[in-house]
Amino acid sequence: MTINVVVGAAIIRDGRLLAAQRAEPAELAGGWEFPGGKVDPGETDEDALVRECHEELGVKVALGERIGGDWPLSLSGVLRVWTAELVEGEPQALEHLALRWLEPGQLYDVEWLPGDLPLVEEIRPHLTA
Ligand SMILES: Nc1nc2c([nH]c(=O)n2[C@H]2C[C@H](O)[C@@H](COP(=O)(O)OP(=O)(O)OP(=O)(O)O)O2)c(=O)[nH]1
Repeated sequence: MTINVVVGAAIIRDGRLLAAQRAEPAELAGGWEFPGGKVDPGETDEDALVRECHEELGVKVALGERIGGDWPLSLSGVLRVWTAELVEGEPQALEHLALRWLEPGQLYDVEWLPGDLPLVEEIRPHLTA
């Protein structure tokens, strides 16, 4: 069975985490996630994540450390997440419904996609680091 790898960026600035609200597909629309997407054949995870952040947000990011290992997504997918910082540009919701910068006390103010929820607590220490 092919494992679909989805990469996500926990973009942090000034102690806040960027959350992005999905626009599609219908069953996921409205849910909040880490910007990112599927890794293309022949592409490294890191290259895919930098590419997706540019496509989705119009920014250049520098990746930091990986958060945990493979986080299970429904059926045959895994989510791999890295911390990231903005190097160039201001994030725009080019493919999302909305963007929000969440302070530590607001981390659960958005409805995260189910697969992302366990990651939120792992990211918290990085907001104050
Ligand atoms: N980008 C992203 N996708 C996530 C997260 N959590 C989660 O369950 N997913 C799911 C939603 C989608 O089913 C899948 C990612 O697909 P995607 O549509 O973002 O990928 P993509 O940009 O490469 O799009 P496409 O080529 O398939 O149209 O992973 C997350 O935090 N970030």
